[in-house]
Amino acid sequence: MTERDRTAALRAVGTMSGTSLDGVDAAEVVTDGERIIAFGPTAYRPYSTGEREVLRAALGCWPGEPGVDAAAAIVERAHAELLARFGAAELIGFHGQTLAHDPRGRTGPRRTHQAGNGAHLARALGRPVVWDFRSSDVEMGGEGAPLAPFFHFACAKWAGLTAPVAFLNLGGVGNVTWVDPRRPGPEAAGAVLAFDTGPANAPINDLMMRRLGRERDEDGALAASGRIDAPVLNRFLSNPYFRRMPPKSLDRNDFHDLLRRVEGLSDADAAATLTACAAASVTAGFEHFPEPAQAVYVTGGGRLNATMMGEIAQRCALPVAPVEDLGLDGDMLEAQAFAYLAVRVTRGLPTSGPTTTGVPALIGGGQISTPH
Ligand SMILES: Nc1ncnc2c1ncn2[C@@H]1O[C@H](COP(=O)(O)OP(=O)(O)OP(=O)(O)O)[C@@H](O)[C@H]1O
Ligand SMILES: CC(=O)N[C@H]1[C@@H]2OC[C@@H](O2)[C@@H](O)[C@@H]1O[C@H](C)C(=O)O
Repeated sequence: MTERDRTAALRAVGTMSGTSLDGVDAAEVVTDGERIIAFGPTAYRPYSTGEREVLRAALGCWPGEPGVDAAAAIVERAHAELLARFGAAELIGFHGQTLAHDPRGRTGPRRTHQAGNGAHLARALGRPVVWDFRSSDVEMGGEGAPLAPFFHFACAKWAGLTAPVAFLNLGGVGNVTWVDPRRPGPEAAGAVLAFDTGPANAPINDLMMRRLGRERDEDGALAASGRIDAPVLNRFLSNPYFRRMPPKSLDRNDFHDLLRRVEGLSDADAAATLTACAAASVTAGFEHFPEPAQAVYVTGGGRLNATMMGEIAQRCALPVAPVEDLGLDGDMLEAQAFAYLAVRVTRGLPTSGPTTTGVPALIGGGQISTPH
């Protein structure tokens, strides 16, 4: 670390409680809000079965609705326990748990809802907390998601890349960032283009739970043993979402009718078909890239699903590899993103813009809560 790095840098810990509802990730990043200077320790705190049930029951709910306070209390408790292990971090970037997301106002006002109050955490942990990262973007007319893209740009620089690549996150929902690391910064014209690709693991997990009482299709083994139902896949791909120009974002349950469409199929064929839907929606998204990516680096749990990874590679004819190939941590990239974004917020730097969330101008989201 140079002297300049030492004075400009902050040690921040970021957290992510993702749409899969499996638990909370936390990861430290040392950064000045522009460059990644170092990655620090990481930790994970799973939700118990009982906690997960409370969170699941609150999915789709807005503040003030039944079940939301109980969900928020669980989110805050889990984060407080986990973050207590990060005594060296000077700043916390707290994403919270998305319960509902409707940036286009299809069900009422345009809004997004991440459970958990950062002011409570700041008091509990005695450190400043940046939180509520998405609301101001939505208020300004943006999608409020995805927010990791500016961090993906910093990752490409950190890895020394010199040509456009894609970072693909395969969580409950999929999202992709096309990055041109030849640009000076993430906010520069032509540096990033990002959007949600479609449902990724969420429908597969729901199928596994409903039919077999299992959390997921381990390594994509069940899907590998089944046959893809072409009519279901083609009908899914005819959804106008895939042709819509980015930016665009999704709620976890936006494609909930997909599960109904595979009802008549065997377990293996249903898993194969849902996996193909996830892969095909990803590669349909690549059509929107401003110029071809040289490679696709995959983060999130879906990178461990060999069937999904194989189908994406087959459909796009690009090298598709886990982000570990760049020296990054695919389990923690989103948590690291919120550490990085928290520092950007404290430095007054933008966290989203027209090519990431579609917000009309670059904006810095997030509230800062101090302990006192
Ligand atoms: N070994 C594996 N085989 C198959 N699928 C896996 C494996 N490990 C994880 N997954 C899938 O990845 C999911 C978790 O991914 P991840 O933690 O990236 O999601 P998330 O952060 O909750 O979601 P999002 O990014 O949408 O908020 C699991 O629910 C499961 O579906
Ligand atoms: C509203 C919301 O929480 N969206 C999540 C979700 O999970 C994946 C995808 O949908 C992405 O849009 C986003 O998370 C990542 C971290 C993001 O904002 O970049």
